[in-house]
Amino acid sequence: MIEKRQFYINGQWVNPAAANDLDVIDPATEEVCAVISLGDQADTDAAVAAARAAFDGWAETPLAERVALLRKLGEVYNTRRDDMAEAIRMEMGAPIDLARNGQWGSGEWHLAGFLEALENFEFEVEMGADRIRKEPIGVCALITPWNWPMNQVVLKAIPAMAVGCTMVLKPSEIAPLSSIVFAEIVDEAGFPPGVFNLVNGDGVGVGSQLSSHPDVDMVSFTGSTRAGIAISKAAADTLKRVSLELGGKGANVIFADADEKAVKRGVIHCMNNSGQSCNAPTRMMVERSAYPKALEIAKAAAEATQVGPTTQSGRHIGPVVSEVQFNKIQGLIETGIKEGATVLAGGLGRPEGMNKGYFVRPTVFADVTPDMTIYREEIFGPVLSITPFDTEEQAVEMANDTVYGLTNYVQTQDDEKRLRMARKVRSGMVETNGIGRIQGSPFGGYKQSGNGREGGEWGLEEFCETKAISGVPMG
Ligand SMILES: NC(=O)c1ccc[n+]([C@@H]2O[C@H](COP(=O)([O-])OP(=O)(O)OC[C@H]3O[C@@H](n4cnc5c(N)ncnc54)[C@H](O)[C@@H]3O)[C@@H](O)[C@H]2O)c1
Repeated sequence: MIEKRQFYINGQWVNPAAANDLDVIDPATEEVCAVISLGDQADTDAAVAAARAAFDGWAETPLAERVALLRKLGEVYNTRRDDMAEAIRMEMGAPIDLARNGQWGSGEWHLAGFLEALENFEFEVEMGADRIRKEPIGVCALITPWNWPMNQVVLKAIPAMAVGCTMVLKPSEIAPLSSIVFAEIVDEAGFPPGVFNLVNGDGVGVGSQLSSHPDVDMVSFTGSTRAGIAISKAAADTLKRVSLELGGKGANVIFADADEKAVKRGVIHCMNNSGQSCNAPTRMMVERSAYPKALEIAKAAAEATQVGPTTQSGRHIGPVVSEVQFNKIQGLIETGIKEGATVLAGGLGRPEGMNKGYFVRPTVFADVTPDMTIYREEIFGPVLSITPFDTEEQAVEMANDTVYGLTNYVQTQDDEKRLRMARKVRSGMVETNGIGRIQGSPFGGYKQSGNGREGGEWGLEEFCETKAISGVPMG
């Protein structure tokens, strides 16, 4: 069993101030795969103090030197692919190929996007006789979730390092192992002590200590809307910058003239990562004339979705992350049935032949109406709702009928209609016809999906303050 009780503070692996062990559970086996420590106030204070002490030096380090260290970090990241994938597989239940490709790969992809954005990022520009500067915000607390663990860490730590911030990372206590590997990578790359610090802990402990810490200038948070609200309140007394990436309940609007793969693609996308993605297209809306055919395709696609062990190679989905999530998802499936939705595929209980591990049956509900719980709540499991619509106006209204606004999806071969829809839906991202956003494109939400933008140039901006200087023109 892996024992990783230490924290990474000021360039050293150090013991926690007080013993407070937490077991990390492999969701595919329900067995303990590692033990970590939960930090306390003394650990949080030590990490924040190290980040504070390192700030001036790092902020003044020439950009070329910071970039050289980021490139080195990228090289080391590539050499640690197997360890990182194995950590992610164990801690959150991604099947090994997903862990090696999508999960590990998202880190590589975003790092490359930031390096490219840095080439054109203007830290100082002229505005008439003024000089406008982008400066690092200061000491940042990075609080991350378990579902795309390395994706989230890289989206925060890399831009923070790039612009000259120093930081304390507190990853999800459910999936801390990949962040420990990340800290080893930072260490090997040779960053100055204190630039990057890692303290493990839970939300009520290290999470809230960081959010309310007087010496933290910014909190960059990804996770649930519930925790985002708690963090905003905790940060309010010291008026920290708070950047939030929260939950979602994406609509996938499929018109009758959509390409023939649209429905199947939507089901596969929803089930990906066992449905544990904030931008999952979980509310499929289908134009009524295409509805009966869409139900047939969706049922077949869900039934074709294989569920299997995380150690096995292949494109199957793994378990959901924990017993708590498993029970929550089962409860929501039960509510869907009670509230009168039609179960097209899947349903309650584990997939046939599985009696251990938090595996959920890929489930599709048809005839879901906007008053049903499963239409409104983020389920965070492999569960799709399908609802018919009659007009474009109704589709817009239904897509926007949610507290969330992260990603919406539109499928139609009519270019004008696609753009019209994309403009009217209230979300930070709109993906159309199955085309993913490009590298460096901003990721973030409207409404209760948050207020931050991550990735590329926008992600760099998040970690900057803007300073206007008069009387010293740029020559
Ligand atoms: N918008 C995005 O970019 C994005 C990306 C991935 C996940 N998510 C969302 O994350 C959620 C799933 O992740 P989760 O279950 O790990 O979320 P969570 O909110 O329970 O936990 C996320 C992190 O916040 C910490 N935390 C919890 N309560 C806290 C508090 N009161 N103060 C400070 N920190 C606290 C946790 O320890 C963890 O590190 C889903 O809602 C999902 O939609 C959003």
